[in-house]
Formats: sequence, structure tokens, C-alpha cells
Amino acid sequence: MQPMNVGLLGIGTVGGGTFTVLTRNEAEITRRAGRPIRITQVADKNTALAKQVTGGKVAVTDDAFAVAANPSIDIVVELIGGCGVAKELVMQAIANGKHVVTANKALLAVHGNEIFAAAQTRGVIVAFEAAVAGGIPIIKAVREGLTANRIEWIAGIINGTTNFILSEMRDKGISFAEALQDAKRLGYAEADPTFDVEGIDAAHKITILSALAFGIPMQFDRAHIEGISQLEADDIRYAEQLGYRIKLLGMTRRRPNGVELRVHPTLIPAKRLIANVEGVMNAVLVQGDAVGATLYYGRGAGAEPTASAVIADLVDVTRMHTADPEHRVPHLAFQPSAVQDTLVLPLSEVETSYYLRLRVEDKPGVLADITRILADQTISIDAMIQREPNEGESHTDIIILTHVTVEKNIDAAIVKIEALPVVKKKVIRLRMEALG
Ligand SMILES: NC(=O)c1ccc[n+]([C@@H]2O[C@H](COP(=O)([O-])OP(=O)(O)OC[C@H]3O[C@@H](n4cnc5c(N)ncnc54)[C@H](O)[C@@H]3O)[C@@H](O)[C@H]2O)c1
Ligand SMILES: N[C@@H](CCO)C(=O)O
Ligand code: NA
Repeated sequence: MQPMNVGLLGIGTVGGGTFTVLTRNEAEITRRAGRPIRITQVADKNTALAKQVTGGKVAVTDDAFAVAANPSIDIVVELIGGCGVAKELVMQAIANGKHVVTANKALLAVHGNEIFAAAQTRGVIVAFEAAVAGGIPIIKAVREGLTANRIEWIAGIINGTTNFILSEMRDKGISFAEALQDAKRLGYAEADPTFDVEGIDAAHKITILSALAFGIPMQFDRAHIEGISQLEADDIRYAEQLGYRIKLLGMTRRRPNGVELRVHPTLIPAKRLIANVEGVMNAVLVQGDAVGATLYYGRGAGAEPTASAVIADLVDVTRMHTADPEHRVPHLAFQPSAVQDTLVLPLSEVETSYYLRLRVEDKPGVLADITRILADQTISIDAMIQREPNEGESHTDIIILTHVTVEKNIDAAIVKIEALPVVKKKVIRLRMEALG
């Protein structure tokens, strides 16, 4: 049977894993796909690496554009990363009538609207399971398994590096900087880990999930993004005492007047399954109106787990490429003509509950002043703890958990609280999600 010819662009971590798994499981994959799927050409600027990984069995070039233009290639797999040359290559491959498989969440979150429109016009498939939560088949689940549902919200631990760092901070009581060193030593964090620790990588992924869940365009530029680099070990400890874990959560929620799209450190009740996802593991929780909550757990990164998703896409394309485009699963779960340009709400309109930590002078009347300010903003208190001052200290910490309120009310209350002479530092504010 005629094989499906694949051109691989980039044979680093994920590209190498894809080559290895496709070779190792060739017979099984062929039985599923109906015909062999073969990598027939590899482009990597490091041709020595490409030759070493492929063992001289495949044509190697340093010119990725030559692969995107090669008439014998059916599917181009883009595993270079970033929004530079990768974007040009993907657009070229589409223009040349090739199907594309990519793991590049940055590219899709930022340029996805343009890329999917071009693919639609040209009648080719752009598949991207590996782009969100690596090996977890979350794209498949949201796009196909949950189509009966009106999806209400999606919450995800979708960056392994930061989840590892937070687990280390909690387990060992160490600082962010120390945990980041551990992540680097173990090879989890990138050489420049900014995209991971500042929440940008998670924001790329939740942007993609938001589009799939609600039938809206990619709106990465409107996402609210906060990472974990400012998080203090004290807050992880206080959260623990109150029965919560802090996770870097990607959150998107349908609201009557728009959608929420945000990434930030979040307190989650420790009893929730998702709160117990530790180390580099990922998990995504999807709330549908019919099915209720469904939870997806697994490896969000690494060579073979990510290759698992890349190859699943290769099999899908192999099975579907002869179908008329209108008989295929739509790229973004909704028919392109049904995508609705829905407003991403500004952060001030987000509704959630809050954790506040205040450094205050330890003297009478302080608590009364603070609770009055909260009441004036119609913020209701759910729980509160006050740390015993250490020997000789004149100040202490008060931690307040609120009921659900709107972010602008918290903003106004914090301004007033910080203006009190007894309040010694900026108020620490973290958001909370019940997820139940
Ligand atoms: N590493 C993971 O666990 C993981 C998980 C999910 C998604 N991804 C995504 O997969 C993609 C690849 O990530 P990776 O970790 O494999 O990266 P990597 O850095 O290990 O591999 C990239 C490869 O591309 C090659 N390359 C760079 N520029 C090139 C060019 N102009 N022409 C040809 N080759 C070029 C490099 O030499 C390298 O071998 C990225 O989009 C990343 O976000 C990675
Ligand atoms: N840097 C990402 C890789 C997977 O996208 C992570 O840590 O999850
Ligand atoms: Na995935």
C-alpha cells in the first residue's frame, strides 16, 4: 500500500521522539492508519544531529523550505518552535497543499486565526494535539468527545516546569529561586525559562483551549498572564494551613457578557483531584453542562509523550485526508462560519474569590478597620487566620479568604487597606478557584 510521506522539520527533543516512536511502532501504527506512515525527509539546521538520530536511513537537509516545497511530501511536521521561521514554513506548506502537524502552541495562539483560515481556503488539515498538554489527548476530547456539551469552563495545569517548581517549594519549603535551580539541574526548565515561569506558555495553551471550547477566535493578546516568579514560600505555607494548594492555573470561563481568559497562581481546595497533580505532570479539568466535570491527566512534555500526540495527528491526517474538507472535524471544533467574535473580559470584571495577606502592626482595632473596608466594597469574608507574632516582633500577618466577588471591588479595597497607617507592606493578593 502506498505510504504516507512525512517531512520532519526539526529533529530536537520532540522531533527525535517522533522518529523513534514511529519507527518502533511502525507495524501497529500501520494497522491503525491503513497504510504506512514514513518520515522520508528531515530538515534540521543541525544536520549532524539529524543524521545521527535517523541512522542514515532518511534524506537529511538543512533547508526546511525545500521540504515544505517537496512534491513527494504529503504531511509536513513542524517541530522547530517559535513564531519566526516556523510561521513562514507552516504558511508555505499550506500554500503548497500539504497537511501540517505541529506542536507549536506559541505559533497557534498568536497566529492561529491566520493559519487556520489559510488551511481552510486551501483544503488542508493543520493538526496540533501536541501543542496543548503534550501527550494528553485534550484537543481530541474537547473537539470530538464533548461536542454535545455547552462547555462552561476549562481549568488546566498545563505547564510542567512551573508545576514541578511549585511542588518543590511546597514539599521542601524552599524558595522559587532554589526550586528553579532544581528544575534546571533536572533538565525540565528551558535555558531561558521565562515563557514557563512567567505563565506565557500556559497562556498560549489556554488560549487554544478557549477557542475550541467556546467557538471563538484565538485571543492571546487579551489573556491576563501572571507567572510564579513573585510567589513567596510563606503564601504556599499559609494556603496549606487553610486547606489549599497553589497551582499555576490556566482558566477560561464562559460568562453572560464574554469569556474569562487568564493564567495566574491559584489556590485550589487540596481535596480536589487536580490539586494533587504534582511534579511535571499536567491535568486539564473540563466542565460541560451535560457530562459535568471530566479530568484528563498525564505527561505534558518530554520526547515520547509529546511524540505520542504528534503521531496520533499523523494517523488522523492519514485516515482523513481523502475526505472532503467539509466532512472533516473542523480545526477549532466549531464550523468556521459559526465562530463568534466574543469579548474577552478585562481582569477588573473577573469574578472569583481571593486570598489576601496583610502585614500589619499588632495592635487593637486593626482588624476592625480592615473588615469595614471589605464590607464597604460588599466583599464577604469566608475565613481568616492571624499568625502569632514572633518574640519581639511588633507586626504580624493576617490572611483573609473572601467569598466570590468581582476583581474591581478587591482592587478598590486593597487601595484603601494599603492606605491604612497600620498596614506595613503591599497586600499580597492571590485568586482562588473552587473547581467544583
Ligand atoms: N519539548 C517538549 O517537551 C515539548 C512539548 C510540547 C510541545 N513542544 C513544542 O515542540 C516544538 C519543538 O520543541 P523541542 O523541545 O523539540 O525543541 P528543540 O529545541 O529540542 O528542537 C528544535 C529543533 O529545530 C532545529 N531548528 C531550529 N531552527 C531551525 C531551522 N531554521 N531549520 C531547521 N531546523 C531548525 C534545531 O536544530 C532543533 O534540533 C516547540 O514548538 C515546542 O514548544 C515541546
Ligand atoms: N515547557 C513546557 C513544555 C511543554 O509544552 C512545559 O514545561 O510544560
Ligand atoms: Na495534547
